[in-house]
Amino acid sequence: MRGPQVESNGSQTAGASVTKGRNALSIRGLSKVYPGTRALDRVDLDVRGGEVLGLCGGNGSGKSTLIKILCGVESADAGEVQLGDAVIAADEIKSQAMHELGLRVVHQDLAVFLDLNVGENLMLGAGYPTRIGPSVDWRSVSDRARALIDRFEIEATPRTLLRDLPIATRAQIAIARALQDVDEGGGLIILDEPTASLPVHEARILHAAIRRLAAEGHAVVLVSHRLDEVVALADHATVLRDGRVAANLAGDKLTERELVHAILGGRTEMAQARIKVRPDSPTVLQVDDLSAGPLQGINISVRAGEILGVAGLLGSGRTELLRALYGDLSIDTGTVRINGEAVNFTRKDQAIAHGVVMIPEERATGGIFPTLTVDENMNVSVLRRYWRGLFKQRAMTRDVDQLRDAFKVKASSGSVAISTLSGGNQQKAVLARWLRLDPVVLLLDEPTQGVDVGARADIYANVRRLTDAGSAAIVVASDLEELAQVVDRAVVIQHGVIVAEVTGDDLSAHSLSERLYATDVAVASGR
Ligand SMILES: Nc1ncnc2c1ncn2[C@@H]1O[C@H](COP(=O)(O)OP(=O)(O)OP(=O)(O)O)[C@@H](O)[C@H]1O
Repeated sequence: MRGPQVESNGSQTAGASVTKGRNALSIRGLSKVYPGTRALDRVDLDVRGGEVLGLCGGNGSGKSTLIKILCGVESADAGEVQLGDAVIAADEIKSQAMHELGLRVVHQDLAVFLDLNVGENLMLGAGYPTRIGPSVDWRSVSDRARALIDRFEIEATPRTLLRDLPIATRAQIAIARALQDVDEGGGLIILDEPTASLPVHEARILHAAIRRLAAEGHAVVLVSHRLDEVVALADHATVLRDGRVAANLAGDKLTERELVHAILGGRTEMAQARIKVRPDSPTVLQVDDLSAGPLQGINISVRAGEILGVAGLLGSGRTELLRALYGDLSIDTGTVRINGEAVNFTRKDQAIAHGVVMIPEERATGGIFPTLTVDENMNVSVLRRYWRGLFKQRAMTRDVDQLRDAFKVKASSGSVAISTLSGGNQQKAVLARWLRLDPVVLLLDEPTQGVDVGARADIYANVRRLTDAGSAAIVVASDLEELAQVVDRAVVIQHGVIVAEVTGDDLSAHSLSERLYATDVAVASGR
C-alpha cells in the first residue's frame, strides 16, 4: 500500500480504515420514508473488502435511496452504518466524512467531460498540480495521469479526448478518477448501473475492470438490472423489494432465476412470444435509399404487426436512424413512406401528427418534464382530446389513473413531481404518454435502460399490444439478448450502413453479435 500523500488540494489519501478482507461496509436497520412512500424499511447489508456485492431490486425498490443516504445526499430516518472501523448513526451521515473513509460512487452518467482529455478528466478529481504561482504543472498532470492509466489498465493516453474513447473506457476513467486518492485496495466503491448503456463487448471491458478492483481488495457494490452480469461478477447479492431486503443470495443460490424470483416476488415474468408477421400484412413504414447524417443508403420496410430490431454499436448511426424518421435529423436523400404516403418531416410535431412517435434514450433531457407531475407528464400528449367546449378534467383524471395502473407506474400519487420517481418508473410514465396516442410507427431507443426485469416484460407487452393492433415498431437496444427475444426481425447497422438482416430461427443474441463484429471488420477493411 502507498502511504498517505498530501495532494495539491491539501486532502489526505483516504481509505486507511477499510482493510482488505474485513468488513468494509455494514448497514443495520436503515429506514427512510418519503411523503407517501416507505423507500427503505430496516435494511441490513454487508460487504467486505475484496468482494463484489450485487445490489438488485425492481424499479422503486430503494437502491438509489440507499446510495443517496450513504453519500450524505439524503438523510435517513433510522439505522446505523459501519464503514471500516467507523460507526455512524445513519441520520448523521455527512458526505465529506464518508469520502474521507474511502466511499466513492460512480453514477451511470459518469460525469466525465467529453471535450477534455484523459489527463484533465483525471485531475478534476484530485485538483491540478501547480508550479509556483497559479500555473498548472502540465508535466505532472501527464505523469500522474499515466500512472493512473497504468494502475487501472486503461487503454488510452493522457492526451486522448474522452469523446474519442468507447464508453466503457470513459467509465474506467471515472472509476480511476474516483479512486485515485484511495489506498490501493482500501476503498468502497459503488457502481450505479455502470453498464446500462454498454453493448456486450464494452460491458466485458468494464467487467474485467470491476474484477481487478475486487482483486486489489476494494469492496465493490454493483447496482445493476443486468442479472447475468450480477451472477457473473458478484460474490453475493442483496435484493431489495419495496424497500425491504427480499433476499441475500450467495453461492449456488446466486442465479438469474433466484434473482428474478426475489426481485419480482409474487409478480410473474411475462414471456415474450415472437409473432409470425403475415406476409400479406401491409407495409406501414417504407424507407428507400435514405441518407441522413451518418446514414447512407438505408432501405427498410416494416409491416403492420411487426417489431423491427436495430443492432449497432454506439456511434453506428442506430439512434440517427430513428431521429431521421422522427423529423429530428434532416434527410439528405431518399424517401420515407408511412402507409404509402411519402413524408419528409423537418420537425418532430409533424412526425407526431402523422402518428410517428419516438421515445429517446436520454430520459432526463428528452423524455420527462422534470418539474411537472407524473400525471401531467402522461397527459401532455393528449390534452387536446379533453377540450370539448369545456375542459373535461374528470375524464382526463379517470383515464390517467387507469393508465398509471396499466403501465404499473409506481408513485404514491399522480400528483407528485415525476422527478421523485425511480428511473424505471419515469421510463414507464414516458412510455405511457406516447403509447396512449396509438402511434402508427413507434420508435424506441433503449426503452428498457434502467428498467427492472418485470417492467421490461410489461413494456414490451405494451409495445406488442400496439403492433398487434396494426402498428409497426422499431427498437434500438444494446442488450442483444433482449433484442433477439422481443423483435420479429433485426437489422445490423455499422458505420451508417445496414450490413445484415437476421430473421426467423437465426435471430439470436449470438448471431446478432457475430454479425455486429464480423461486419465491423468488413467495413473497417473497406469492403
Ligand atoms: N425525493 C423523493 N420524494 C418522494 N419519493 C421519492 C423520492 N425519491 C425516491 N422516492 C420514492 O422512493 C422509492 C424508492 O426509489 P429509488 O429511487 O430508491 O428506487 P430504485 O430502486 O433506485 O429504482 P430504479 O431501479 O428505478 O432506479 C420510490 O417509490 C420513489 O418514488
